[in-house]
Amino acid sequence: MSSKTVFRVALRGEELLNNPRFNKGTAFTVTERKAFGLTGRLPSKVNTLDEQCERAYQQLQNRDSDIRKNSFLQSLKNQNMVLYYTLLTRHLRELIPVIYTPTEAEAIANYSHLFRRSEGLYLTFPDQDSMEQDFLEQTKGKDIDLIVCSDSEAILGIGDQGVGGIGISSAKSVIYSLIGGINPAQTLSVVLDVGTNNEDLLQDHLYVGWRNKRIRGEEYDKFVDKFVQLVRKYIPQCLLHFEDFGVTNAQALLRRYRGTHAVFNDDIQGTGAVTLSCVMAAVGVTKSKLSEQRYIIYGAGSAGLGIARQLRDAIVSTDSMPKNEASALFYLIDKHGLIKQSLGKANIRDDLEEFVRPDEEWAEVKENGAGEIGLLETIRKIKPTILIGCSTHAGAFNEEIIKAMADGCDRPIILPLSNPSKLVEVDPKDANDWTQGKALLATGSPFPPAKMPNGKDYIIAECNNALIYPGLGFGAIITKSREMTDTMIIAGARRLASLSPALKDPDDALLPDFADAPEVNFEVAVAVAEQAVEEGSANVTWKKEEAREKVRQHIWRPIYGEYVYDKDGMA
Ligand SMILES: NC(=O)C1=CN([C@@H]2O[C@H](COP(=O)(O)OP(=O)(O)OC[C@H]3O[C@@H](n4cnc5c(N)ncnc54)[C@H](O)[C@@H]3O)[C@@H](O)[C@H]2O)C=CC1
Ligand SMILES: CC(=O)C(=O)O
Ligand SMILES: [Mg+2]
Repeated sequence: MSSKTVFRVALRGEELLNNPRFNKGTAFTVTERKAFGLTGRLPSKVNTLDEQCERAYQQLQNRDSDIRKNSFLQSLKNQNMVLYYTLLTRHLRELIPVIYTPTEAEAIANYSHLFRRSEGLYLTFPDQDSMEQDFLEQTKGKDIDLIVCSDSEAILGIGDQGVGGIGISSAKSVIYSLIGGINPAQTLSVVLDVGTNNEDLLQDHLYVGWRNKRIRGEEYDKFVDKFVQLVRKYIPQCLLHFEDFGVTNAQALLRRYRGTHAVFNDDIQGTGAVTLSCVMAAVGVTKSKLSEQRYIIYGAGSAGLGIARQLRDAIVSTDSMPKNEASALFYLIDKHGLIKQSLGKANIRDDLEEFVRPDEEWAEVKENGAGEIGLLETIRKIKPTILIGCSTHAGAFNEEIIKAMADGCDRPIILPLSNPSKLVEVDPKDANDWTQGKALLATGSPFPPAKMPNGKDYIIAECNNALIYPGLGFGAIITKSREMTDTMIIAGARRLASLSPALKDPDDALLPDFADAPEVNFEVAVAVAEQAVEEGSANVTWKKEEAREKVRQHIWRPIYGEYVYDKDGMA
């Protein structure tokens, strides 16, 4: 869209001012004000977008806490979409933490108390008879490219948040538009309200969701299936993004639908991809190969297993190592300690099977009172080169753990990825200090730089799936791929790794800065599109060489168009 783009718009007066997609507020021109019945509804001054942005930024600064800034931005989004995205684009680095992790976690946890206005599509279990109608109300006549949905069971690291999970669907959609360039008018955020097991919410008389225990089993599967089949029937070309489901459902839904629709689980695949990029950059610094590492993954849920599989698959394809040998490089630790045979079926999910350690390997190692092998014992025995945290266990990587990592190798790669910031397994500043600057670090939420022993700043890369999923999604959407294949994801991860600042300067950040996320995701989208065309996943007639131009042409940017009144125009 350029500033000269002309839109034929059917809305007038209040209706136009109340529609965030078309509202320009004081930026409506004199001609538009006359044509749309706005002259008496606005103060006389016509502002530029720059002036509106300056004013909005000042108003934002007057909010004295991040959660109040989050609420302000939420209101702005509901008033004027172009202004909202322009403001975010101009202050990207500063405002991403306000609209995403960590602040969005607080907004979601307080959803019912902060509630002012609905957003997106609420599909509630007892209302399932009207699901088709409810779905069509919000999708009919719209050219939806992307649906982000959550059932809110595992929101960031803060667990079950019931209907408040609409906040993560919305935040992830915003990131798609802001960083990935997907037109926000072509996205839909959905919450599947199947109840909640969060007692605080169930006891809260202001809770706005369905006050019922979480539905499980067949009833749950049927409800979700009804939704997925509506997506397949009415919007077969759209990408369906699953966010923050509980681990069992997350894995099962991905397995069930990935062969028949372009579905994507961000916590499994997005996190796997960004972590692969980060680890590729880190082993570039240590001048070693992926297959030469020993990996501990602390927290074997959606993210942990997604990361293990993604790294393992990359080892197989990059270093030509057989799959079973590559799997054997991984040591997964969960609530019951190291995942080894003797934990038994009751404590090991089926999907972890390929990473279960044999008991004999640990015969000499001292177990704790509960018969478990802990993180410290595992580190001491295997001397890992890489430690990844996705456990929600704040502070789990204490000084003893970090020092044990540094005892076992020269440059330990330590990635405490749990969100929000307060749940991080170790503050990166501490990990840096305890290893005298030797650790190569990245976190899931933003952290300030640490000081190297030579006094220089060490930038803590943000290893968050938001650095890659917008590009992965855009690449799949633009190629109309009916499946998001593993090879498309790996192509995106490789491209991201190739942009690592640490490749040029080993003391620099492992991943690009979030301020550069739009350019980075453009590259990721191009790589994914090229791969989709090359491997035949794409449903387009253009060639791989055209991918860059196609992505460029389709990127949405927040710019006001010129409006002409037309009673049959857009509404
Ligand atoms: N940086 C990023 O891009 C991402 C970060 N995450 C973060 O990772 C964390 C986990 O997310 P999910 O995998 O979606 O949740 P999940 O609930 O699927 O997995 C968490 C796992 O950690 C285990 N765990 C809990 N306490 C533990 C302890 N004391 N010791 C060892 N294991 C323990 C749980 O049993 C579970 O298996 C969250 O904080 C989330 O915000 C998740 C996705 C992306
Ligand atoms: C980043 C993300 O997806 C999470 O923390 O769940
Ligand atoms: Mg998530």
